Amino acid sequence: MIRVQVPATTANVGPGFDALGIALDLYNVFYMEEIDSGLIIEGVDEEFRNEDNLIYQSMVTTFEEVGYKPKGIKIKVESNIPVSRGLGSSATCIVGGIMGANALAGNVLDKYDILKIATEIEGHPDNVAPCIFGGMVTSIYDKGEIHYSKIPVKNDYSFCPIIPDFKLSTSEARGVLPEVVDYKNAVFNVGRVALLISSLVNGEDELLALACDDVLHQPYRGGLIRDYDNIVNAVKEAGVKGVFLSGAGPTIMTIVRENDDYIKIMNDYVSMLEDNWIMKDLKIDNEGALVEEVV
Ligand SMILES: Nc1ncnc2c1ncn2[C@@H]1O[C@H](COP(=O)(O)OP(=O)(O)OP(=O)(O)O)[C@@H](O)[C@H]1O
Ligand SMILES: N[C@@H](CCO)C(=O)O
Repeated sequence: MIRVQVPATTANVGPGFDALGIALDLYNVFYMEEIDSGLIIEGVDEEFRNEDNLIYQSMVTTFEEVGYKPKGIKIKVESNIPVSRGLGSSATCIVGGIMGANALAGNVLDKYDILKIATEIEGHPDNVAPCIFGGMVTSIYDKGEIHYSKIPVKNDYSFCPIIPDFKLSTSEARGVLPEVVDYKNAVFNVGRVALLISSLVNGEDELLALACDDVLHQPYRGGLIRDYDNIVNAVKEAGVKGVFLSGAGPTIMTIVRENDDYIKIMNDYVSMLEDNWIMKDLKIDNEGALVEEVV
């Protein structure tokens, strides 16, 4: 049996729309094995227990790519990453499915092949790249190839997501974005994304608040999330280093240094809101997805 452990990811990181992502130490775990016939999926809600399941579909794509025909497949899911909250749950399914299928087929693909298939399924590389390689990764998709670079972030930050109990699908959150970007807005983001990378590498905390600002997606998506502005203002007042919408939302991500006061203040604050917001305290995962054979 193959076991794949795949990290959550926070994409965009403010101004790095579709280009930046960070792997975090919260994991989905998938067990996959070849069986005599059919498809068995365990550990997921009824709606995901069928052939459309994203893990299974990613396995099918991979088997076709490498020319392997399994008799049947069993998948067991241990899910810790909330679905459609902006923490890369779909990327875990895609990367987990590809890596599991690759292992069952005899490890034909290397990590770049896996990244390429995963990007083609997801449509953008910003979640799947850190999910595969760990750490903070910048990536672009150009003429059918992906170019990526791992960014050596000073690793003493906590990333504390504030997560509501409602879903916001990536497709809905992409649907509210404009088709054309104003020149001065493009310039606004270019400067900030460069500053953000540099300040995370150098540990320049005082630059992070400004560097996390964005005008390409957050202002449009914020309107889909009740209390978005209230929470952003509250975390800034509480003294976080940076705040941004995690992936397509609705989770709001905060960058913190060891600061228990902040976590307590914010836990008290969000517990008064509707939508059952909760906070987690996560660190960067530097390993990325891990695959192993287990008995
Ligand atoms: N545990 C799971 N089991 C089965 N399918 C899942 C699971 N987690 C995620 N998915 C699939 O991923 C989809 C959610 O993808 P979506 O892109 O909307 O959200 P996300 O990946 O959590 O957020 P983001 O891309 O903004 O980080 C679900 O509709 C489902 O198809
Ligand atoms: N870059 C993607 C991440 C979510 O999948 C978006 O913001 O739509």
